[in-house]
Amino acid sequence: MAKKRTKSKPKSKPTKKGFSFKLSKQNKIILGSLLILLSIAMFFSFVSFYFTWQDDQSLLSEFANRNQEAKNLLNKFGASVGHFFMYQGFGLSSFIFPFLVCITGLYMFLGLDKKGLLSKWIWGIVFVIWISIALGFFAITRPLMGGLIGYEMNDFLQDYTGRIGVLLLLMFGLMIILVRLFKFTPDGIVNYFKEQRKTVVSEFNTDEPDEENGVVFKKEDSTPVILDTYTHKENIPKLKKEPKDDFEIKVIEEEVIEEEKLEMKVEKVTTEKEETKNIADKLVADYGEFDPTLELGNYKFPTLDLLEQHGAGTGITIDQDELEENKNKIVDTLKNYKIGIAQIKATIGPTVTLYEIVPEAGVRISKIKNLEDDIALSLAALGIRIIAPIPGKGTIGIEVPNKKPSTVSMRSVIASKKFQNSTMELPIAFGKTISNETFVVDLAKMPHLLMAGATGQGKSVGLNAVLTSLLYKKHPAEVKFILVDPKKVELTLYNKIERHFLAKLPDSEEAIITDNTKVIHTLNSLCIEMDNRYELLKLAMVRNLKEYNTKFRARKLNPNDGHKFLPYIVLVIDEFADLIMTAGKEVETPVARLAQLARAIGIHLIIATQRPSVNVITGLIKANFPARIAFRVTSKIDSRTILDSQGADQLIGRGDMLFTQGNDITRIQCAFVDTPEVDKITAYIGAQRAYADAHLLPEYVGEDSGTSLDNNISDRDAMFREAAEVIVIAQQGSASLIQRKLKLGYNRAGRIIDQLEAAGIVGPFEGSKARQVLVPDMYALDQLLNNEIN
Ligand SMILES: Nc1ncnc2c1ncn2[C@@H]1O[C@H](COP(=O)(O)OP(=O)(O)OP(=O)(O)O)[C@@H](O)[C@H]1O
Repeated sequence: MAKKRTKSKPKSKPTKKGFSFKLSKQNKIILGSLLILLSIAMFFSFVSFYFTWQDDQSLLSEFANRNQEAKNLLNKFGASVGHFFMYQGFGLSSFIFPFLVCITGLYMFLGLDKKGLLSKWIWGIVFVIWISIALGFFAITRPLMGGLIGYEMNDFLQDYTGRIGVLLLLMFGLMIILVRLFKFTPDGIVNYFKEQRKTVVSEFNTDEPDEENGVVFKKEDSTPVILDTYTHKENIPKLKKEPKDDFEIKVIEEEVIEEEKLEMKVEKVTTEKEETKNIADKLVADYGEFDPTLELGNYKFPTLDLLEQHGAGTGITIDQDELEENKNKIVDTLKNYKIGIAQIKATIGPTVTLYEIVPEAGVRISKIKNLEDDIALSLAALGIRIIAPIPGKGTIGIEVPNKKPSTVSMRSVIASKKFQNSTMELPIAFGKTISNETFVVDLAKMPHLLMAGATGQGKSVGLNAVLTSLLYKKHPAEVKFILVDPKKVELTLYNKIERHFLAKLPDSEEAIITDNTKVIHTLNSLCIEMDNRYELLKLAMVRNLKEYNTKFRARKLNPNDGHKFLPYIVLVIDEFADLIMTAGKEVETPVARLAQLARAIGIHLIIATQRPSVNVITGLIKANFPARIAFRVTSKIDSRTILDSQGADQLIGRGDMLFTQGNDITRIQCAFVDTPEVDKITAYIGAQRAYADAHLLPEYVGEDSGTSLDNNISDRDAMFREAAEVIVIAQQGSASLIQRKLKLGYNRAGRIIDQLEAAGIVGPFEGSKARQVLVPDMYALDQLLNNEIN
């Protein structure tokens, strides 16, 4: 079952898709030890290079020659590394590199927090450069000290600043290092010396402490200081009354002053490391993020060459004369009605050309809009649409169909950068807009889509474009389709990808639904799935499917608590009108419920209909389908029913469509994907390794099926006999036994138990106890069932 599939395999490899910078613990140990050993190799190479470089220099060009042997301890590797770092690089200061590599290795090996590592590298490289320049400066005669870089940098700097300048620059560099790295300040130095002096003084004075008072006296010329901090006379220490000659009590005061100035060393606060990390983090560290695509890890997305060019590879071609002619006709027609044009501009689309006009000042827009039919007449063309004004542009648009429309191939929109680079959850490339831009929208954001159009205007092609877009962008683990096709011929091609991309009811043979009662069951089952998903989201404390799946990927949700990766479910219903006619409310209610609630849990509906009349697209459904597509319809009323505005009646057909997702209406030429192409794509996917079964939806038992004590043999479940045998063999009348043994859903097992009761095989319901089995053995069962038939 699907549940099992998504639950299992935590032990499999870390994520495969994309490169993750998070190394597992084992890999860190391996990489860490490699770096430590590399640092040792570098160290010995460098030491050895210092003594052998002259001998080995001639060998460097003979690295590949196996007969040549270098004197370096690490042979030619050591000679090359040494030459690279010490001779051509930074000279003696290169020794810092093995040190840095070693530290990095240790960090990895011990799994330490990498926070401080970057600053160690930065300071290490600063030191390397500084030392290399300094050695280059002082040891001019020994080039190996500062390396080529030290030498060249010196040379370069001296050309501009002279030797003294370089010396000053070096001192400045040193200063930076002292101040930034060692926190050197003048105060710090003064305090340091004071501290030194204090320790020396106290060491010196400890020889003669005053036994009685514990203070040290010091001979000095200055006036004595009397410290009186005592209020009661009897408490006044003797010391004060009998000062010893001209000794003064100095030390106390001095100590007070010193205490004021004493610098306090603040111990670095070390935050205790958490012993056990969050379990989720640990799981992610060990196994990587959960990858839902792993089960079909080798799945290959369909390739572009499965799609045809449809002669559209050449791009749009339009006759310059046609453009000029149309322009003149528009200008003339408007002139006839005394409308002057200030400016006119043409944008050539695949099927229509948009003429944007800026009327002269003082012309009323409604006047132009009313001339729609007149302009159409003068241009002698169908499908003229006037957009007055074009939203956000301040111009008036007149769309005129091209004499030779060019087909927008699905291939061209799938191959477009916009689609390929899209990061949308469910990207759909519908086609091209009037300005020839690929039009890509996110179905997850729509969140449901209503499609209408008269017969033969491109609805089925539009549905195929939607499905193809998703097949080109999504892995089978990420999205599942439920296809309802009352015409029985439009979507059958998708049968081939049943075990990859389709979802179905547990007891149904065919994944593509052509039968109306099954549609009702499926819709209700989807409602159960929706409720289940909401329950899971509630448990996971997230608001939508995306957050839920992100949390699941990060292994923060335990599969043992029923959590699983939830794929998007796209329900496609072709010929919705037909369904509503035959099933009415039974279909409308679950569809409306899904449309209202399913957006957050990743169930999206695409409904297509020929007849967009109000009894098919009821107010309840319409209100929940903000995204709508209208292909050419036959009347203005139909256009208003779909789009809430006219325009769809003026389209030219063959995939010419209007799309709205709220207020703006965009004219698009739908991408064309032919049946053989869909056939090729589904065959390509279908030939690959698949899941064991289609994605199973929750079981739904219709109210009409299985009355509780119905002993009608013909109405019995197909698994009735198997279930009876299981019960008789086990002599235990429980629904859960049937469920387990026959792998049925709870509802179906319950129904079978009721039928077994009606047939007299099990006793009545006895609360928490299992039902009594009334048939003692298989022989008796056979007899009972045979008698029934006879
Ligand atoms: N985007 C398109 N580009 C070019 N031609 C198209 C396009 N869409 C449809 N056509 C043409 O229109 C014909 C009918 O299209 P389609 O089968 O999609 O219509 P339909 O609306 O589904 O009709 P019905 O409702 O009867 O099934 C296609 O065979 C094709 O020749």
